[in-house]
Amino acid sequence: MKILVDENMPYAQTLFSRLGEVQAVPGRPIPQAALAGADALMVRSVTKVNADLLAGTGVKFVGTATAGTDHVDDAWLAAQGIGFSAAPGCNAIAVVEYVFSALLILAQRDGWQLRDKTVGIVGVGNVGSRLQARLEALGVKTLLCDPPRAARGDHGPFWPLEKLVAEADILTFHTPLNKEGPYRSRHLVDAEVLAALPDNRVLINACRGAVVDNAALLAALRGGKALRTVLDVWEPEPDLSLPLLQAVDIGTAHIAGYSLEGKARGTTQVFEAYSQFLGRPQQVPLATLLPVPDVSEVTLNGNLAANLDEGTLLRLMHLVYDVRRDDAPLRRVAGIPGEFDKLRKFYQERREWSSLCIQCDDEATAALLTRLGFSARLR
Ligand SMILES: NC(=O)c1ccc[n+]([C@@H]2O[C@H](COP(=O)([O-])OP(=O)(O)OC[C@H]3O[C@@H](n4cnc5c(N)ncnc54)[C@H](O)[C@@H]3O)[C@@H](O)[C@H]2O)c1
Ligand SMILES: O=C(O)[C@H](O)[C@H](O)COP(=O)(O)O
Repeated sequence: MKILVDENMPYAQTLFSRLGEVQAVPGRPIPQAALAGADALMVRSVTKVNADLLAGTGVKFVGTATAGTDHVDDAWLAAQGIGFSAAPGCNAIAVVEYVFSALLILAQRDGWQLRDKTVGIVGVGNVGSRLQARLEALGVKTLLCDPPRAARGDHGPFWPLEKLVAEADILTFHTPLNKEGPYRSRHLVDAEVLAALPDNRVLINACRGAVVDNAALLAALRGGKALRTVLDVWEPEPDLSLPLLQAVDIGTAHIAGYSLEGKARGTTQVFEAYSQFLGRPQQVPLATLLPVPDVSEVTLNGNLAANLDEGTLLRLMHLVYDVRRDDAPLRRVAGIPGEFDKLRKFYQERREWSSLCIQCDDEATAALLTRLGFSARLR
């Protein structure tokens, strides 16, 4: 059995070789010749999976080690009887930690406290709900917008986007890219929404580039719109607009979800799905794959639970991940053909906050840090 895997999928060789012969290939584009004789294909978001790629091949299963699935024509796969699995939630924690880092950097730069702000979360799924939980732990007010969940009667409250645009200081987008349908999210942020946004707000897009109309955003920023902007995703990728990159406050190469844990979960989720598909179910505990982090333990002195200072939180967070390490390289190489994908391929190892164990003096501080996503213990 021949299994093709994207070369940017850590641990794929180790795991999938338990099931068959593994060949690692580039994902953008997949070399067509490699598909000859392949039984299964494991991709990332850069590969368009559709009839053009797979018609006439023997591929019987496709896995994508990603949360988003807009690159996959799942209706066509289903019509062909080809098995399919994504990796929902695999990298949600990484995206949340990216958003926290960006927000606390902007707060420090502009002299405000996150605790004094209202954060509007658009799309309250795996990423959005984890973001809400951590913001809540810190005492930050949130407003949620998720029409599909509202229609299902899920516990909210959920509000229309217009309310978030009018009232939230920070607007952060975590929807799938729906190109059509009742919950269309393509250009959810368009010229009209941008015009309606009051001054001095923060806009974050860490879901899919086209959720924000990039041309309209550039026009607004060029027109003097007072808006802090954080973009991890672009319309289009990899050929993002260089003027837009220059105009945003933080810009990164679609790496918000790129923690080692997030990527490893993506691989294990599709591995488990494929082994299930073959009738040979296997589970892979994440801890058996991950290396020891560079920094694994620090001590925090004193009782900080009552009012965890945001400067202290920033320092703790940035012992693990600081989004500026990804902003600077993109600005250096954007516009050079191939470099956007190279930044992603040779991504410096990044861990999640849970990899840092914080020793605390008291239980309340340890409990708060645990709610925020760190590992914490009493010393
Ligand atoms: N930048 C990155 O590295 C990165 C990493 C992970 C995920 N993503 C993207 O972020 C998206 C969200 O990730 P997730 O894991 O939370 O997905 P998810 O499917 O768990 O959650 C998405 C939520 O958005 C809601 N939604 C759908 N259409 C909407 C609309 N028009 N308006 C408001 N809400 C809407 C859904 O009901 C759902 O609750 C993914 O689909 C993916 O495209 C990007
Ligand atoms: O949808 C996702 O899971 C993310 O956008 C993911 O981080 C994209 O990474 P890629 O598959 O492009 O390497």
